Amino acid sequence: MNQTKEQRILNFVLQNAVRGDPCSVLDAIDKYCSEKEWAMNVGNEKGVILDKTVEEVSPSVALELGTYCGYSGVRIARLLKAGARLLTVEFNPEFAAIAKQMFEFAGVQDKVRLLEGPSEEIIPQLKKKYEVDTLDFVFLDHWKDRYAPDTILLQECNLLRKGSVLLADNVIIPGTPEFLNYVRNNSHFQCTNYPSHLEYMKAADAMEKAVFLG
Ligand SMILES: Cc1cc(C(=O)N2CCN(C)CC2)sc1-c1cc(O)c2nc[nH]c(=O)c2c1
Ligand SMILES: [Mg+2]
Repeated sequence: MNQTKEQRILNFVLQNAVRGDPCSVLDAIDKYCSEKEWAMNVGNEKGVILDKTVEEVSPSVALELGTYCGYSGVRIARLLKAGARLLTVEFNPEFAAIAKQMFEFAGVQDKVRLLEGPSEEIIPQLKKKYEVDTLDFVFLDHWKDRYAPDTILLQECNLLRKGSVLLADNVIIPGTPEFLNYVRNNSHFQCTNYPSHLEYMKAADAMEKAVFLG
């Protein structure tokens, strides 16, 4: 049976990275996706913006929407303090299976909980089923048309508290105009834009940070 691109990425990691070394996993994915096959990992340039935001927030409970192969999940989990955890949501079962193996190889599996299903179904379950009180950090990287409705849903489910930080990927490419309009014109959010580039490409992209003010 033909391999998928995501299986080829995982295999390259298993062959070229060091088990238990998250940075070697990130380097291997970036090497493969910049030299062999483009893939929608946040990448090393926008990844540094993600790193700095996670280090600033130092979250106890972080949520990622859009796991894909696990690149940003490894990136976030490697920075979490002892006892902190990352919940990551992926609706595509094939991607989830790849990410699960990626987390185990990187050695971050004890910090990460992979939740399979659509974000609009999982977000309302976070408090009761996954024992979340509020979220300190949310990385939005799933599907452009879900950024705004899921941001509204997070508020409706009382999952944000004063100071909760949202960081959104791809606000230029593929672009999330509805989300940008929503948070930038909402007095309950303080927004900052971080210009960058599309992963592994020269095209302009950006990340948007939106701090919930309560
Ligand atoms: C699938 C895709 C294609 C893009 C593009 O412009 N391309 C031109 C240049 N060629 C080479 C690559 C492809 S950008 C992009 C993309 C990028 C992300 O970071 C994403 N993150 C989360 N969820 C997404 O759906 C998501 C899509
Ligand atoms: Mg992205």
